[in-house]
Amino acid sequence: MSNSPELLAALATVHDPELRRPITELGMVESAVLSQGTATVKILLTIAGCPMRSTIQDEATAALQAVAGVHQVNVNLGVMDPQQRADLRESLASRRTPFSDPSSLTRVIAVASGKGGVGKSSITANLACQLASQGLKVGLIDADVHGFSIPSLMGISQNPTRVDDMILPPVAHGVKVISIGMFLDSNQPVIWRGPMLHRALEQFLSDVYFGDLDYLFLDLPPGTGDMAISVSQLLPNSELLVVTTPQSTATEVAERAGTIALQTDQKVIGVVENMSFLQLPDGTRMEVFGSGGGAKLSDSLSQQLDYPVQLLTQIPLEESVRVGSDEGRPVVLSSPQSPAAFALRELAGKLDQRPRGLAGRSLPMSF
Ligand SMILES: Nc1ncnc2c1ncn2[C@@H]1O[C@H](COP(=O)(O)OP(=O)(O)OP(=O)(O)O)[C@@H](O)[C@H]1O
Repeated sequence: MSNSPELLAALATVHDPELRRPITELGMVESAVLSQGTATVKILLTIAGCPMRSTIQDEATAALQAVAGVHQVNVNLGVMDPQQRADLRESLASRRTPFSDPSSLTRVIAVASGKGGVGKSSITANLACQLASQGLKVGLIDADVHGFSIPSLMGISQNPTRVDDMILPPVAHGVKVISIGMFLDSNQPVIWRGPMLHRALEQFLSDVYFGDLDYLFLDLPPGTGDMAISVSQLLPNSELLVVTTPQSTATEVAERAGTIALQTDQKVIGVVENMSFLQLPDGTRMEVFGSGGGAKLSDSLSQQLDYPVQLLTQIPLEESVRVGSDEGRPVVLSSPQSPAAFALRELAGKLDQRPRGLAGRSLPMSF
């Protein structure tokens, strides 16, 4: 019996949660037959232990039940054979985004800080979630090898799925996330040396299927270490966002993280001051970590880099930020009315003001 166009149209609305493309386009629908009101469908999963099998099955069942004339639905699951997987990989390979290519339309933003604990990972996770909630396609690489807190901030416990040599990143809150922590046994200490870091990042950029992205965020380790250099080499288009607290000690080290851009030829898009103040119930602001660090950093980076590096926002110290992090649901999603969420949305808006595309980019010329 031949496949039913009505059933195929319904299945085209079902997306593979990891590849985020219709299952019909991915060659996952082996058959879709309608006979006397019964829809019998066979869907091929990419791998046998696909963690998303029940999601795919449930969504396919729901889509088929909505087709006129369908009274009963049978969704059977199978697994792709090596040839089918190779075909899938090939069709996806043509869609892998070469982020380092000067013609890439993906904005790559590396979030840096001088010292740890200033909220760099929380800000990165919130920016990614906010832009994804606006319908943009967003990826996030946790390159903070010593901290890798992004999976828990994003509420991810699932490991990436491997389809042969391709790695499918877990998706959380609409963001495709990959972390070095996902490839290590928990609690096992790792001493990362420069070349290992470089290779790990290189592998993320080549083997992880991100698809087309509007934004790729990188959560850098604090300081001016090897990872920052690798990012600038492997992603020469990447821009830096520097996070500090108002405290002068944080600002001094953040300045070094920012001026690394002089050597790497990256653009610093701005400064974010986090934990700027605590709003007390009577409306007054308590400056727990002092004041002025963000403005001072913005001034000194502007001077040293010789272009304006603005203080883009000041984010208050707020319990909701910590609670959102602990619950794996960043504050822009878990407590969108809070002042911190407001400041983070404002920051995302400022970043997204700049047009994506080739305007202003230097393209390699050959004469
Ligand atoms: N504005 C804020 N208000 C309250 N808590 C915050 C705020 N920003 C961050 N935090 C909390 O501070 C802690 C450190 O934040 P985070 O892990 O984002 O810092 P980091 O700079 O990425 O640190 P590291 O580089 O060491 O991983 C977390 O518990 C986080 O929930």
